[in-house]
Amino acid sequence: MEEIQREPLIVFDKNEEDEELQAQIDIWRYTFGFVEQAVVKCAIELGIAEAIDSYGGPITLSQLSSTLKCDPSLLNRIMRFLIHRKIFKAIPMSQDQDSLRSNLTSIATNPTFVSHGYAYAQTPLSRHLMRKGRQSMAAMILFESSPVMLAPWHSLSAHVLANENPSFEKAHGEDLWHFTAENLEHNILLNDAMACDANLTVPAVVKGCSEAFDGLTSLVDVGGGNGTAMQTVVKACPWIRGINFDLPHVIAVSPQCDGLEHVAGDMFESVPRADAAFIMSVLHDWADEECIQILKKCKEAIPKENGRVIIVEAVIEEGGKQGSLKDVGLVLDMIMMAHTHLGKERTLEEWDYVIKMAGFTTYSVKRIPNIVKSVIMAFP
Ligand SMILES: C[S@@+](CC[C@H](N)C(=O)[O-])C[C@H]1O[C@@H](n2cnc3c(N)ncnc32)[C@H](O)[C@@H]1O
Ligand SMILES: COc1ccc(-c2cc(=O)c3c(O)c(O)c(O)cc3o2)cc1
Repeated sequence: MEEIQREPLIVFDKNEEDEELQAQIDIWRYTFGFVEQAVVKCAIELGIAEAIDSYGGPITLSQLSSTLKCDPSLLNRIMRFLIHRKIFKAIPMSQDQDSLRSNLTSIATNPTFVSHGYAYAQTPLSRHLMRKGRQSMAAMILFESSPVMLAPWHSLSAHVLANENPSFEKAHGEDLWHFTAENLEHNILLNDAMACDANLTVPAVVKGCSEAFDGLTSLVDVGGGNGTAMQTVVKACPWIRGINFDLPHVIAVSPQCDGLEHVAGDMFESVPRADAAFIMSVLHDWADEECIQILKKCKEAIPKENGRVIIVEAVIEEGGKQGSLKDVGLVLDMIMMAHTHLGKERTLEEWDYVIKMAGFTTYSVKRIPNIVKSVIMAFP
């Protein structure tokens, strides 16, 4: 009888066996990673967090589905997933509440409506999904999960292979900034997204590096977006006159704010003069050459004596301790690869290069607790 050729069994030792089992679990994250962002986007679009917040306490499936005017059985599965991911929580209902519900649900007859014995409630994490409020990350999530911003990811390998057309241009025919200038809806989506990060980052910077703002009577935010960052600064430091400087299409949709002047222009041409320049999440969008150009324009805008450029960006620590903030920094670096032309998150050595090439004599670096960005102060 012909002997059956069997695949040689892969024989692991105990540690390798444990690693292999973990790998078989971990690979799911990379197979279906997009699902959690899509379901969270759905929760934001449905307004689940707002509905629970407005209800004022734990809300049952039938109450939530009628508030949202959506299918209770599908909503039940969405909430089951989000509760499992600890984005919302399930609160056991008291017996009398539960018996009342089981009477109600017996009318519905559908087994899906059988009383679950619990109601849904917010968590600190779900509050970040609400569209309003300083904690909101909703606009950033809707921006990053938008078809416009997802498309470039599909040509990332081609970009890496050829290092030619960056992914965003390959997907949309022009760079992010020109595309945004011609698409009002996307322009507002981008500015609102960046305001989420500014609301998270700037209060921490003002608190964690207050010396950066000492002695200033005026401060220009270069590439300041819709002015959210400068609004926070001038409210925290009322002695400072804030100038929010960005491209014309961005300034056109920027709200007025006391103590803040909006100025439209091109940072590669000139930057409005002020005692100091503030530049957050801009330099990482650009290659070294453009970075140096921008920093030189910032340097021209500030006094030689006591002037400073306050750079707020991630400083990538290669090696060192792993941590969630390092993960965010590396994720941002991938975002720069997909969304910009040669933009990147920089290590301290890479920051040293661009700052010195721009002609600054000295600089300081200060990590800010609990946020991914550091404050680099460059002195002419
Ligand atoms: C990633 S956003 C950062 C916005 C803001 N600094 C923040 O942290 O929320 C980059 C900003 O740079 C602006 N920008 C791009 N090119 C510019 C230019 N040539 N002159 C002025 N601003 C520019 C964009 O319009 C956008 O607002
Ligand atoms: C929750 O913590 C964070 C969320 C978002 C970001 C963030 C910072 C950026 O500077 C940034 C950016 O410049 C960009 O072009 C983008 O598409 C996303 C983005 O996200 C940081 C921390």
